[in-house]
Amino acid sequence: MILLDGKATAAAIRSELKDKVAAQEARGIRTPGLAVILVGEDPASQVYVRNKEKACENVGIRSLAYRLPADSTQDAVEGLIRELNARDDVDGILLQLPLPKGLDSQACLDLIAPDKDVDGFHPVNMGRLALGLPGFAPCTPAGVIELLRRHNVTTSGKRAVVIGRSNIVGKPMAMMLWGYGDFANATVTVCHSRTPELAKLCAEADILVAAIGRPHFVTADMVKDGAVVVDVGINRTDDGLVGDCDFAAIKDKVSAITPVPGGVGPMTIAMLLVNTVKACENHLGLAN
Ligand SMILES: Nc1nc2c(c(=O)[nH]1)N[C@@H](CN(C=O)c1ccc(C(=O)N[C@@H](CCC(=O)O)C(=O)O)cc1)CN2
Repeated sequence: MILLDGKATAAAIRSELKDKVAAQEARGIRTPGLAVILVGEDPASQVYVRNKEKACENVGIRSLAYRLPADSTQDAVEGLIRELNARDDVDGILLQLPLPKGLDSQACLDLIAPDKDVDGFHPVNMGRLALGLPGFAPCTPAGVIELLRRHNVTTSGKRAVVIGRSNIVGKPMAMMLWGYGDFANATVTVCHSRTPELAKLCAEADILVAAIGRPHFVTADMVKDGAVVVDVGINRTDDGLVGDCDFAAIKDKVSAITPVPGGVGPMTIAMLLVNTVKACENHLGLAN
């Protein structure tokens, strides 16, 4: 069984980006800038934003954090996004989700300039992904693809099942498994809460991606022998942080599996850095 180690893979990606940013800086090229907006005090979001700031610092990306109070108005958040859209030193803008109740996330995301949308959540980037055009892909599914690619897991001709149809993970994940650059070409089924015979469908998957947000939802009987299992879930339980898959019960029957923690989570942040460096290259006309 191969452990798809997201922590180590993300560290390798950060190291590559650090060298790239340093080489560009040595040539007098300005460093990439990422603006991170956090509204409110959600404890998990605070951790993720801190980790994003640390990761930026590690690779030489300038991070500008904007921490707004939970009672911020829609106008205040939208005003900040407009301001950041107009700044030449800001290559990427990230709005940490979820927003506090009462704020319209989609309206805010729709305002982020698509060329600065390093989270890949803007409808233009989602549309580009669907059409196979260049753009920014959402970081979590892009991280899954990169993790598979770097562990030589092939998807072409394979049967893939994605559990979950969220805009940030399930939907883009399915699109990327269908076709993403020179990768993918899987035959994809997307399952959700109203899918009949979900367990049976999962048990037919060569590649199973769980992004449903329910602790240990995927049990051993739902996994085919030799399957590749990717666990996107991050669930805080009394037993600590657990994924959507029952790792202990599954690990001996799979060919590869991601752990939680240390699997897809770190890859999400690594791909955010990749997208930010790419946004900067696009803005400076350096893209190849
Ligand atoms: N604007 C965004 N908001 C959210 C995103 C996103 O991609 N963009 N995704 C999630 C949260 N998220 C990043 O923001 C994220 C979640 C988890 C991890 C991670 O590294 N997890 C660790 C465990 C860390 C812990 O103790 O919680 C792991 O899995 O090893 C990184 C990023 C929702 N919001």
